[in-house]
This record gives sequence, structure tokens and C-alpha cells, in this order.
Amino acid sequence: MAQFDLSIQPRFNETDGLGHINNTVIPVWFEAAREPIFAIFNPELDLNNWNLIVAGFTIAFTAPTYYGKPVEVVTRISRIGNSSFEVLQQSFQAGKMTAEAKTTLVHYDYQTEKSVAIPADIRELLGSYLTA
Ligand SMILES: CC(C)(COP(=O)(O)OP(=O)(O)OC[C@H]1O[C@@H](n2cnc3c(N)ncnc32)[C@H](O)[C@@H]1OP(=O)(O)O)[C@@H](O)C(=O)NCCC(=O)NCCSC(=O)c1cc(O)c2ccccc2c1O
Repeated sequence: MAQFDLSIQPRFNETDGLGHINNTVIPVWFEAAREPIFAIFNPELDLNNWNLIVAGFTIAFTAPTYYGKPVEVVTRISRIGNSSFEVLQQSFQAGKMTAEAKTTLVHYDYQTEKSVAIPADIRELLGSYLTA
């Protein structure tokens, strides 16, 4: 099963007064880890031809993430619909899962402001990252 991997070194300024990486930070890491997926839809990452929009996301923080140890973010596809698909992401620190998020992205035409069916070639590529 193929996946995208991103290693993050938590920064001091991402740590809150309780010593945790703040809850607002991890969705930002997850967004960075989705970049290879944006590139499937838009290989040049050309903002003038952007064709994805975030419809929503859920996140569960399953253990605290701390400063000082690297975090591995794993990204896979958990569902492919007509114009939408869901991205499943998990963060791990010292082998322990600390967060899991599901983000729905919609293939979208920013000029007409309408969703667009995912083309067959992109669907096939996304399918290779689909969770079992
Ligand atoms: C998201 C919308 C475009 C959906 O519009 P609408 O409901 O009219 O469209 P459809 O009926 O055609 O549905 C299309 C498709 O989407 C599924 N869906 C719709 N709403 C949701 C939802 N809330 N959650 C999950 N899934 C949803 C629906 O079931 C259909 O699935 P099919 O597979 O069957 O086709 C519209 O609601 C809209 O425009 N919403 C506002 C979006 C928005 O403002 N998002 C936040 C700002 S954008 C953003 O922050 C952002 C940041 C980034 O860094 C990005 C990076 C890379 C890509 C995108 C980024 C980005 O968007």
C-alpha cells in the first residue's frame, strides 16, 4: 500500500504553555503533508490553475505531541468519490500515533465555482494510495 511520508521537526514556537505541540499546529503539518496530492492534480502547483478545494476535515488527538523529537506524518487516500476524495493522515512520535485526521477535498473549477468529476487518469493515480 503506497503512502506519502513527511518528517517534521517540531519547532519551539509551536509548543504551548503546557509543553504540548498546540492543537492548531498539527492541521498545518497535515496540510504540508498533502502537497504531493495537490501535485497529482496540478503538477506545477500553479495557483492560477488551482483545482482543489477543502470541503472539511475532522481530527482526533490521540496522544500529546512534544517538542524535541521528530514527528512522522503518513498520508493515504481513504475514499474516492465522483468529484471528492478523502485523505487519511496520521502523525507518529517515537512510534506512537498522536493524531489522525480525515480531510475531504473536492476537484473544483474556481471560475464556475462548481465541483468537477475527477478524471480517470487522476483517479487511477489516487487509487494507488488507497487504504485497504
Ligand atoms: C466544497 C464545496 C465546493 C461543495 O459544493 P457543493 O456541495 O455545491 O458541491 P457538490 O454538491 O457538487 O458536491 C461536490 C462533492 O463534495 C462533497 N461534499 C460537499 N460538501 C461536503 C462537505 N462539507 N464535507 C464533505 N464532502 C462534501 C459532495 O458529497 C460531493 O462529493 P462527490 O464525490 O459525490 O462528487 C462548497 O461547499 C464550497 O465551496 N465550500 C467552501 C469551501 C471552503 O471555503 N473551504 C475552506 C477554504 S479553502 C482552503 O482553506 C484551502 C486551503 C488550502 O491550503 C488548500 C490547499 C490545496 C487545495 C485546496 C486548499 C484549500 O481549499
